[in-house]
Amino acid sequence: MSCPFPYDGRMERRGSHDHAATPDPEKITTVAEARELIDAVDAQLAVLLERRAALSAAVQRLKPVGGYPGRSPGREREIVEAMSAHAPRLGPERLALIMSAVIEAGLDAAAEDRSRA
Ligand SMILES: C=C(O[C@@H]1C=C(C(=O)O)C=C[C@H]1O)C(=O)O
Repeated sequence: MSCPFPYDGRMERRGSHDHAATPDPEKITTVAEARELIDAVDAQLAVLLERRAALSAAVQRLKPVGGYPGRSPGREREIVEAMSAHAPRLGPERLALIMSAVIEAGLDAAAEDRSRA
């Protein structure tokens, strides 16, 4: 069974693969293998989404008009543009949809926090 992650010749250990890189989907041979790799990515995603929501809550607290009324389409476009360089398979339109949901969820969590305080 070959490793679906790219071989990185620059890595210290001989024969090591870069598991932080994007795997080649053609090299994944079973559903179980793909699901195991997806679960590992999702665990990382959850940590990153939680971290991002906390940072967005900080902006909501510091911004003169925070929360939903302070939503900034220009800033959101910049975020998507910067991210799309790292996500060519998804592309800017899909990323915009994803990030809109992520941002909305962060604003919602921040509003819930404030209403509890
Ligand atoms: C965090 C901000 O407020 C809102 C939330 C954003 C986010 O979660 O990244 C981005 C823009 C705004 O819609 C901000 O203005 O930077």
